[in-house]
Amino acid sequence: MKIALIAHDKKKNDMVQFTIAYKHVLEKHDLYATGTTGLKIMEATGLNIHRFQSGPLGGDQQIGALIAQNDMDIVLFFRDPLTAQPHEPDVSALVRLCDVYSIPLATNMGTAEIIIRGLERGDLKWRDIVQKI
Ligand SMILES: O=C(CO)COP(=O)(O)O
Repeated sequence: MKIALIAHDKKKNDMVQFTIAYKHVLEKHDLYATGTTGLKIMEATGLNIHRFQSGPLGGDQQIGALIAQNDMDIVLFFRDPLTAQPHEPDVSALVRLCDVYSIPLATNMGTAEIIIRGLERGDLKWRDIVQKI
């Protein structure tokens, strides 16, 4: 499965802690991230991650492009709801595309945990079928 990992600045620590806790699951999949989030995760966990541009510089849009091509299976996007983002339209567009293509999306750690545990026990196998269509 292809998993995108994204976190706004005030949520990056949550994302790092999350990826440390679930490294044993994440390491079995293809990981993608926006620039700074990916760097922090790689430094903390040693996980191999394909990094795109930083979010404000187009990283959210690059991940959105993969979703539009049916080339992303899960998005874990820890958003900061209390800070205005200069690239808010990109953030909204990414969330919207997840809904357009029914891509499992977590916008906080609580939901991410449910998705990753579901992934671990095979709940997301339907993505394999959708990928072939
Ligand atoms: O801004 C982001 C998502 O909208 C995240 O980008 P960075 O991982 O580069 O900080």
